[in-house]
Amino acid sequence: MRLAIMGAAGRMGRALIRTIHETPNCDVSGAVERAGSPFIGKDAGEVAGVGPLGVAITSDAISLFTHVDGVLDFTTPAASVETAGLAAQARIVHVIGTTGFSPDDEAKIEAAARHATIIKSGNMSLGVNLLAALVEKAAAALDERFDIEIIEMHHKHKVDAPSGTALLLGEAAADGRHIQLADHKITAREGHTGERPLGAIGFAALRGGSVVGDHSVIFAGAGERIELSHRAEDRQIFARGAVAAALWGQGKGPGLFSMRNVLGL
Ligand SMILES: NC(=O)C1=CN([C@@H]2O[C@H](COP(=O)(O)OP(=O)(O)OC[C@H]3O[C@@H](n4cnc5c(N)ncnc54)[C@H](OP(=O)(O)O)[C@@H]3O)[C@@H](O)[C@H]2O)C=CC1
Ligand SMILES: O=C(O)C1=N[C@H](C(=O)O)C[C@H](O)C1
Repeated sequence: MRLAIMGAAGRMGRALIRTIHETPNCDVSGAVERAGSPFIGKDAGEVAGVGPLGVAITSDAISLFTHVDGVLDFTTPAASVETAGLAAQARIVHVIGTTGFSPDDEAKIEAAARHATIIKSGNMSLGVNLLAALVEKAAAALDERFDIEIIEMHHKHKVDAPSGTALLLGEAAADGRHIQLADHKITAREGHTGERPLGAIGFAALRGGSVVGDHSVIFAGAGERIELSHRAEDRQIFARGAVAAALWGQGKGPGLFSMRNVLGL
């Protein structure tokens, strides 16, 4: 499968190039950075530390998409929304790992998925998607006397909060309880907050150092507490999931899919 990488010089872009380089039947066939980036013209393999691949980083995604089968995209919400439109025109698989979308962005991606195969997830790892399935089960088994709180910690460069993973886990908990996350989520507490509302799903975000991604979902009842956690130690877990998603999406036809679809969870 011929794959292009958006944001090729970013933390995830470099991890993706390394993973594709090691994956049979997959090629790094294009690499994109924004216009004006100091990485334009540099060899994508050299930037990722795997040696020269003969693929120069470009800002011309439109021309590139006529020559690839799929694009892996871990960039910014604005870049991913634009890429979804271009991937839909080119009828290629679009794997979106970017987080921090607004409801308006989400609507644009859903519109693009009428023409493109889009696989989108706030977390591409097997472990987190299994955790989401477990959280859904736990939330279904424990009634709202068990307060749900989601804690995440990431490296100091992360720009969005709560993390896409925390929101994904919140959605899983809400699904388990047959409620809408938007009606029950609390993302900030300060000052005289009053008592915790029954049935709320709370979020807390920590930022610091080089943490790849830690998530815990706490079910706090009277006299007992259940905690389900995942610790990411290496970005390659996300990259491996993204490549598996692209391969799964080949020949699927248009639609918006998640990693739980890919993994059958
Ligand atoms: N779903 C998952 O499993 C995971 C999701 N993520 C998410 O992926 C995203 C990226 O994370 P990370 O790699 O750490 O971030 P980085 O900032 O390291 O990388 C993003 C890259 O995208 C580039 N970029 C920005 N705009 C464009 C554009 N218009 N066209 C092409 N490239 C562009 C940036 O360039 P420049 O710096 O010049 O702006 C940068 O090189 C985040 O939203 C993060 O939350 C991260 C890990 C796992
Ligand atoms: O920005 C990151 O680094 C990560 N982002 C994703 C998120 O927002 O959950 C996934 C992972 O936790 C790393």
